[in-house]
Amino acid sequence: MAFDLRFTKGHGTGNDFVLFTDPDGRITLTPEQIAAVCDRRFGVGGDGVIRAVRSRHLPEGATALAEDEAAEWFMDYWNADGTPSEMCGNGIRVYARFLIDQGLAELADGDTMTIGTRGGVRDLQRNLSGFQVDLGRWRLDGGEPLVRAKNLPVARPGLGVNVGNPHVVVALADDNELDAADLSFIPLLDPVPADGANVEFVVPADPLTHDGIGRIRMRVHERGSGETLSCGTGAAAAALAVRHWAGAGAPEQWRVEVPGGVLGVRMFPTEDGEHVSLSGPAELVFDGVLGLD
Ligand SMILES: N[C@@H](CCC[C@H](N)C(=O)O)C(=O)O
Repeated sequence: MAFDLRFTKGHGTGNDFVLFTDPDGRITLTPEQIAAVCDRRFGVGGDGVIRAVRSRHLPEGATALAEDEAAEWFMDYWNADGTPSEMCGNGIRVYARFLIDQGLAELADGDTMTIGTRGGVRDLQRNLSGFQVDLGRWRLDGGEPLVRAKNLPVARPGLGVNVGNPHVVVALADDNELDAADLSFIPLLDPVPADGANVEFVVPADPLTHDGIGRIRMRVHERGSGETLSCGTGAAAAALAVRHWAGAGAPEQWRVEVPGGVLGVRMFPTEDGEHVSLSGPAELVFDGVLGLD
């Protein structure tokens, strides 16, 4: 049945999303409809779609995803090809801004907003760059797949890092190599991780730190969306991987430069293990209505 979708277009460091509200959980977009919405020529265009649904209106069995009663809202995130993802670090900041803009949530300075995601419940605060989100506990995936990308002369070892969703981080020799990589093709991973992966290509700065803050340049090929201008969870995975490679004495705070801007990453101890947080801007660009079949 054809219907009109009222949406808002937003982005975080150029990673762009089509957001819409569905408070009572009445709208189910098919993967084909999501791909049509994200099409940059025939649709609105975006790296993903975010549906704002109240956690209590998730289908039965999915409520565990928002088990914390404070998570009134759930971020239902879909990649541009219509596949779901557990988490989106840029998307969740834009989502918080969208909820506030729609009058569906409030967030005063110093307060915390809790949001449900497929990767678990996440806390956000406002900060100077926009919003900061605690991505929770991270882990090395144990995999070190070889990574090949077009225009990179040899295969490189990657490091599997999970920050709610799966990533493989690859270090390149210098900025020239980073600029030359053709990420319009899907990087080849050997072995292929069971759930696929977002692949981050990084060049740590030399010297690595400035004023105690680690610095990295990064480009990314996202699972389900292709090359994007930024990936928030990818920036966190990149900082965790570079810290891992750098060894003892490496910083806990990082500045990650992506084609769409700059993101901040910080690692910090908590009672349930080390967490990683992500900071960056969240922008809403325009509203519209799209007819969908
Ligand atoms: N761009 C996002 C990540 C979006 C999901 C990703 N493509 C996946 O499939 O895991 C971010 O900012 O983290």
